[in-house]
Amino acid sequence: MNEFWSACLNRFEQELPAQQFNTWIKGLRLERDEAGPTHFRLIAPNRFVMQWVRERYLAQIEAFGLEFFSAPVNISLRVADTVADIPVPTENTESAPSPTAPVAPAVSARPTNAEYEKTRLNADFTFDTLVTGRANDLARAAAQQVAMNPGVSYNPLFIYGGVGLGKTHLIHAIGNSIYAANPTMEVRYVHAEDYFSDVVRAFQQNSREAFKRYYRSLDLLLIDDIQFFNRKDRTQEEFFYAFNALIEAKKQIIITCDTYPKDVQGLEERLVSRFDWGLTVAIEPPELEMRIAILKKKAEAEQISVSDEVSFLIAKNLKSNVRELEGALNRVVAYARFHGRDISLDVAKEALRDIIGATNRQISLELVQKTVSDFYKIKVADMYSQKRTRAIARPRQIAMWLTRELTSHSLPEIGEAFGGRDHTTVMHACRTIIDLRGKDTRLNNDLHVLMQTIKG
Ligand SMILES: Nc1ncnc2c1ncn2[C@@H]1O[C@H](COP(=O)(O)OP(=O)(O)OP(=O)(O)O)[C@@H](O)[C@H]1O
Repeated sequence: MNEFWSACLNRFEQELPAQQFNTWIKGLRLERDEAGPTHFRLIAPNRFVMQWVRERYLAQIEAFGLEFFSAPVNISLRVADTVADIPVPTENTESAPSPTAPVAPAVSARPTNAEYEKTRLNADFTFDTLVTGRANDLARAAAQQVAMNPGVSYNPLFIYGGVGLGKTHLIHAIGNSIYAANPTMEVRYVHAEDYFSDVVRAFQQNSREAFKRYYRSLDLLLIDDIQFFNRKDRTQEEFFYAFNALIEAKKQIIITCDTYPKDVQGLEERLVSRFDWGLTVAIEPPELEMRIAILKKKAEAEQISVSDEVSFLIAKNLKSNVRELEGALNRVVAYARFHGRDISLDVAKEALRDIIGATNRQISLELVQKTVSDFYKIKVADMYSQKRTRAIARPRQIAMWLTRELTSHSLPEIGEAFGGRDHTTVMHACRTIIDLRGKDTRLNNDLHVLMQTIKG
C-alpha cells in the first residue's frame, strides 16, 4: 500500500502544478480498509478537500490503482477525525515533529507578560474562539497544520478574504498556538502599516541594520493586510529581503490580504510570485448557519442570553462581514440595557431599524441584475432572456445567487424576475455558484467585487 501511495504521489507531483499538488494531494493519507486487499480509505484534512478530491482526482487514483495492482481498487474517502489526524507533508520530514502532537515546548516556562507583549499577539483570537464552517474550513485546516509544523508544511501561508471575515483572528490563532507550544520562539505579529512605519523610522533614524537584523531574527512572522504595501516601494524591497532570509532559514511566514496575491494592487511581481511558494487559502463570507453560530459563540463568551429568533434576525440581515455582525449584536445588547428591556425580537428590530431598513430599501432585484449585466458587459435583457450560452447563463446564475444573498426575495420570486424560471432553476444556480466559488478564484473575486458594488 505504501509503495502504491508514494508512486501515486510522485505521479501527481509530476503532472500537477505545484500549487494544486500542495493544496489537494500532499495532505492526503491512504489507509488500509479491512474490507479487502485492494480496499483503501483516503483521509482528507477536511470536507472541502475531500469533496474536491472526490470530484477531481479519485477516478485517476483508482485508475492508477488498477494499473499498479492489476486489480480494481476500491477507495472510500473520509475526513480526518481530528486535527491531529491531518498528515504532515513529506517535505523535510527529518526535521518535522510528529504530526500527532504539537511542537514540544523547548522550555516548560511560560513566557512573562512582557515577553508575550513583544509578540503583539491578541490572546482572545484563538482556534477555540474561531467558529468553523464551509467559509473558512480550508483556511482553518491549513492554519492548524502550519501551527503544528511551523516552517515545515506551507511557507508562506497566504490567507485572503474580504473585510472583517476573520483573517486577523486566524493569523493570531496560529501565532498563539505556536507561541504556547514554543515559548522561546521569536514570534511577531505586525500589521502591514506598522511594518511600513518601522521601515520609515529605520530610514529616518539611520537604524536600517538593526531593523533588518530584528526581522531576520524572527522564527515566526505574521504580517496582516499586506495590501497596504500598495506602491510603497522601499517597504516592499525591505520585506522582499526579510522574506527571502526567513524562508531560506525555514522560518514560518504567514500573510493576510484582502485579495488573491495576483490581484493585489501595486505590488512588485517578484513579491507576488513568492507568495505562491507555499499555500494560498481563501476565507469566504460565512453562510447563514455559520453566522448564527458566530453570534451564539460571542453571546456565550459575554454571558448574554440571546434567543434563536434574535440571532436569526441579526444573521439574516448582516451577511458579508463578521465584524459588522458582532457590532449588530453589541448594538442590540446595548439598546436593551439602555431601555431596561430584555433582548427580545422587538427590541432587536428596533435597535437595528436602520440596518434592516437599509438592506431592504437599497438592494433591489433590478439593481443586482443591472450591476451584474454591466460587470459582464451583457444586456440587462439577457437576465430574463431564454439564451443559454455560457457568456450569458453564468452571469445570470451569479445574479440569481446575489439576489438570494442580498435581498429577501423568495426563490419563486427570483425565478419569476429572471424570465419566469422555475424556483428549482434558481436553487440550481445558487448551488452552482457556491460550488464554483470554492474552485474558481477569478469567479470568487468577481463575486467579492460585485457584492461590494451592489452594497455601495
Ligand atoms: N469564524 C469566526 N468565528 C468567530 N469570530 C470571528 C470569525 N470570523 C471573524 N470573527 C470575528 O470578527 C471580527 C473581525 O475579524 P477580523 O478582524 O479577524 O477580520 P479581518 O478579515 O482581519 O478584517 P480586515 O479585513 O478588516 O483586516 C473579529 O472580532 C473576529 O474575532
